[in-house]
Amino acid sequence: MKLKQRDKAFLLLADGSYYEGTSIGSKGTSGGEICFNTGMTGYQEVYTDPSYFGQIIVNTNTHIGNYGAVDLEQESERPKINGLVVNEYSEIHSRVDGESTLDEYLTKSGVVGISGLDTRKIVKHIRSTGAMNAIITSEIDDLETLKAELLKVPSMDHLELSTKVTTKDSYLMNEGGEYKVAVLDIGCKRSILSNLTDRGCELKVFPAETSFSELKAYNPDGYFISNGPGDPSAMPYAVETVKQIMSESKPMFGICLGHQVIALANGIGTFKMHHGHRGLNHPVKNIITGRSEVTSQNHGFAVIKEDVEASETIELTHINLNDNTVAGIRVKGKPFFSVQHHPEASPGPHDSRYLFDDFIQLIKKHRES
Ligand SMILES: NC(=O)CC[C@H](N)C(=O)O
Repeated sequence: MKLKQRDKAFLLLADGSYYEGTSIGSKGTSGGEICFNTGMTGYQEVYTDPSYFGQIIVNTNTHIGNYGAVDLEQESERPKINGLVVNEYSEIHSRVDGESTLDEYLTKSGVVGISGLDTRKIVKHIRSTGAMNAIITSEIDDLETLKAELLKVPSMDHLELSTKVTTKDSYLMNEGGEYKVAVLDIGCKRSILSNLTDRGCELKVFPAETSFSELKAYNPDGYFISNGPGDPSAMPYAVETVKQIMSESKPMFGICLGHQVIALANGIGTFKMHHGHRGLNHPVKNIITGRSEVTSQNHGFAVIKEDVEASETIELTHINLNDNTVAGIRVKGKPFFSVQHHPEASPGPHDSRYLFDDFIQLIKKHRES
């Protein structure tokens, strides 16, 4: 087998650090916030998770591409990342149902990538310096021109991105299911929806800017506020919708961005983390049950813990055991709860999937009341 001769590519970080490697995926120039994911598996699910929209991903797993690409493993209709940085792109993939190489898949999807970099060094750098923008190019070899391009990349701070990835029109899933759930799609992953349909829910998935009255007109048994990209403080429209949802007492569950929006709707602030949590082995403690869970995470913002502690209406339910950040909350006396981590995982461990069951239980209880 003849291996592909690859062109040069460059990665420039906003603090001036500069790396040379080889081009993978699409040719071109692409910028975004650089962040790293420590998961050993599931690269395709990560690249297609809408929460990563506008970001450049560094995979810490050293071999990427070795099991190819399969359309069924997408978390949305195509990759959402703005760029990819890997240590060693695997030219050969080995898997019975692999449909294409990762390189072909990225090229077809217009994702610009770079391979052959010391990703351990880059990750250590981001960990000490903090989140920042970066740019990858296979076409600009003049540093000054590349720096000028990098300056055009928007900062993730105060950036609203949900409206760029949400569904255009509302749609039904699992019609005739036992429980009706209205999903506010602010960047939803497919596996979250399938965890709900697997538990007997009929879903109506609505665009991010849908008003409460339109959600209510579906007459759901409960509401779900999805994960998604961008800064939660830049989406007052979703915060307003959640406030109105809370005027009813139907169960509501939120994941990640949805959790942050629910917090904001309850007067709790959010902040940009130093470099975020992205991986498949983040330990979380459920402080209600006392049990710990190993979780999948992907977030660069978080809820302010002091605000939760000072709140009269919000109760802390989960904490992150690595850094004590807020991992879950609920509204006292109401069937509203949310988590910062990803119970659907995909990829990742399934320890937290009970949260979907808890949501169904709340729906059942509310129906009986
Ligand atoms: N996975 C998510 O929903 C991410 C939420 C938000 N965009 C963050 O980075 O914190």
